[in-house]
Amino acid sequence: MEISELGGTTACVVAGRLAAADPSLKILIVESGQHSRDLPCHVQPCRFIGNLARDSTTVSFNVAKASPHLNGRAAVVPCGRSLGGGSTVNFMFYARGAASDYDDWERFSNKGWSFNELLPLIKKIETFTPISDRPTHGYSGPIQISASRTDFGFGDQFLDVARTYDRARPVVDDINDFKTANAYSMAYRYVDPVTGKRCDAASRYLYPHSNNPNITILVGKRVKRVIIESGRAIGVEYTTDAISCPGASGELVTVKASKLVVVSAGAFGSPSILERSGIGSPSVLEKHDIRVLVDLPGVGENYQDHLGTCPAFYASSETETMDDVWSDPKALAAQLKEWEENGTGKIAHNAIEAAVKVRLTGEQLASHGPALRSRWETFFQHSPDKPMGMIVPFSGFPLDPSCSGSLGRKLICAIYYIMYPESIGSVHITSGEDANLPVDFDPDYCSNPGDVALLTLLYKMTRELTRRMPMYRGDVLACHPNFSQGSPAACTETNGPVPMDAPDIMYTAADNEAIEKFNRDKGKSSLLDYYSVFYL
Ligand SMILES: Cc1cc2nc3c(=O)[nH]c(=O)nc-3n(C[C@H](O)[C@H](O)[C@H](O)COP(=O)(O)OP(=O)(O)OC[C@H]3O[C@@H](n4cnc5c(N)ncnc54)[C@H](O)[C@@H]3O)c2cc1C
Repeated sequence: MEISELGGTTACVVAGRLAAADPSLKILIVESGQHSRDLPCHVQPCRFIGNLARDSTTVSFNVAKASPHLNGRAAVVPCGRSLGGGSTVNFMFYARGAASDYDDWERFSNKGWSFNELLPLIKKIETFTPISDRPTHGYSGPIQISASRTDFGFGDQFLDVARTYDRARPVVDDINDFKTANAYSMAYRYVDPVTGKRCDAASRYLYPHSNNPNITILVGKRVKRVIIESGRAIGVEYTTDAISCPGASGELVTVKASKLVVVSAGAFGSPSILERSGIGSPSVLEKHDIRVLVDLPGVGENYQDHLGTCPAFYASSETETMDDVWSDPKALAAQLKEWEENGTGKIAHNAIEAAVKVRLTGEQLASHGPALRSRWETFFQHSPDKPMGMIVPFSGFPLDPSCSGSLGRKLICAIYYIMYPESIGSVHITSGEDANLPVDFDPDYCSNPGDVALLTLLYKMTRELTRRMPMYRGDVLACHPNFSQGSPAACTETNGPVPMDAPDIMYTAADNEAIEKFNRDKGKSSLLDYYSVFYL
């Protein structure tokens, strides 16, 4: 082989582009999951949630250390495990970074990684169909970005509330132009507008080259380490993946690469492979009897994630939601013909129709404590393109579809999350030999008071927005903080929304504590905590 790589989102882009540039290059892809091509669980957008079911083998569930900051709970963080990685299982919500994120990379010694230098490459990835002629979007790339074609009126209701209720933030047509950080918009997604299929990196970059005899794809194989000789990566050692190939022999195989080894195994895989290869902090490597080839203490450090939570709400009985296709195989089957023939219907939908990027107002900052203000002053104030949080409403309650059935009610929900957490964790190996062992993972979620205060504020904002939507019929008690009965914040069921000009809920100190507890108890529950029954 000339080039050997792993098979996630980024790796498929790199491999596909290399193969297109020079079809004579011999490229080997080594992926721990299985093929994703044409499988309903990957190509049918509505099934994104099924990949997170308890017995799923298309994701890896990374279980963290139990943490006092999460009231003794161990967070579980999924990541993709199939050819195409996260792009084959994610929620397909089109979300781009801020221009200053890339400039930050360059500031930290990564020459050539500034926003202006990367923009042409970012544009090259996409065909952005919702709006034409925008300077920061691409219009001829392999990944199709589309607006929702199955309009439940859900996004419109959310945006109507925003226009009337939230005077601090405008409704715009695009919050993904790299500079808008405090505005509402319709949501766009990684779904082909014609076929209604997920646009993932494997189907758009790699599978089109699958008749190229120079590309070899190994699935169900887990890379143990990169082989380094005289300071040069010359190949990899791999074994079988214990989850996607249960019972396989597990023998170790070596493959050599004459030109290049690309390690692109995601937030959990890449640091683990580097450490097993002798690249990392001596204190970690020595613990596992690995000879230090490169002393690089940052490997596996600085783990950051969008910590968030998802309260649920009752919706009026006539509301169209995704819960039926998520929980009832007959409802799903009834939608199949429309999706196959027209690429439309609930199967083509990811339940997300609108979103808001949030930077706090002066009043919000003042009312939520010094830790949040200090984070603002040191991090956000001078980067106006960085949102502090995001609220993404879902037409349905994906975390527990069985819940809607058992309650006999229509549900909606909204995920709110922190965009740049100050709580920063780590991922390290637990063995130098066994590549299938779980990682030593501490996300450090909620260790920082500023993050906790921001989550509290996002909860309140989410609730104010949702309870003004015409379809709102109350709060699902089990999926909200446990406010005391007499509190004005107590969760209720209602016959309709509150008036648009209703005063905001006043939260007492005890209510704020309940919200904090809710976020620590439920934050990044990684859905596993919720699952009971699941069909998809
Ligand atoms: C459930 C979920 C929902 C998400 N929703 C969204 C969303 O709506 N919008 C959005 O923009 N982003 C979303 N994301 C995030 C996004 O999908 C990821 O950031 C992105 O896919 C990461 O790409 P990557 O190339 O870094 O890694 P990955 O795509 O994770 O690729 C890593 C690959 O390496 C493989 N691998 C790891 N270790 C080894 C090993 N030792 N040997 C062989 N193979 C190995 C894995 O199996 C995987 O296929 C979501 C992610 C998840 C998990």
